[in-house]
Amino acid sequence: MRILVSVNSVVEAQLVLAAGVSLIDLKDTSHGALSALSMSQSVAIMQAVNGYKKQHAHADILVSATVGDTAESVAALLELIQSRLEIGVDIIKLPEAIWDHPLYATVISQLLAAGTQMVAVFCPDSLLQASTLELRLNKLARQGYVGVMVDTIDKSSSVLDCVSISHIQKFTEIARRLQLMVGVAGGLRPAYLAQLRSLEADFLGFRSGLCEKGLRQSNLLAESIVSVVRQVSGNCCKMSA
Ligand SMILES: O=C[C@H](O)COP(=O)(O)O
Repeated sequence: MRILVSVNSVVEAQLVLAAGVSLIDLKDTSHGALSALSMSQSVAIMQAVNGYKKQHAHADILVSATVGDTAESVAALLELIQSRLEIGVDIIKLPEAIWDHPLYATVISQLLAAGTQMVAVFCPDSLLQASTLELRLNKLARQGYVGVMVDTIDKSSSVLDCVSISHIQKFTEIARRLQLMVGVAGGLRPAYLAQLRSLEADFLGFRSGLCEKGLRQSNLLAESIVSVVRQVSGNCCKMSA
């Protein structure tokens, strides 16, 4: 299982790399849930990641990026995605407001057909729609998404406050059956790890739970990151760099 940590600067990227985090998520953590990080910061972080990879030849590091909670237009979305792919980002994470919106269906299909690795992010509420969840996951698998994940939009609560662990379990089970890589995020705390392990997710995503005072706009705490990484062992990811 991988640990994903959302970072917004080179200093944060270096901190999580040193701690052994293998999924670096480029994100503007100052607002929204899946805000896009500026290109200047993204480029600088990619340089830091590439430098780290050169020094650690066997390091299995992947980089994901968010492109916003919504998009202004099809052209704007395409530009946001392509610019990140061009600097070497491995995986693009799309919010439900984008991947489930008919306006973006064609451009997303084209990107998937071209081999772009994309993860569809589900709102916790969508996991409660038992009658449609499997159909939706099926469709995403057929479309060629590399994975799916659940994450909160309202960052004041944890995903575990929004849905029961059995709903998340159902989500991870169906996704795994469909050979989709699956992740869980949203206000996760290190103390939740024991409970989350049973989900057999491919990755667990963290930000606020690893920050000072649990605030995602605050600094990441090195000791919390190291502790989480140490508790999680092995790699089981279907994504490729
Ligand atoms: O993708 C992971 C998220 O950045 C997690 O953020 P959060 O722990 O603040 O909800």
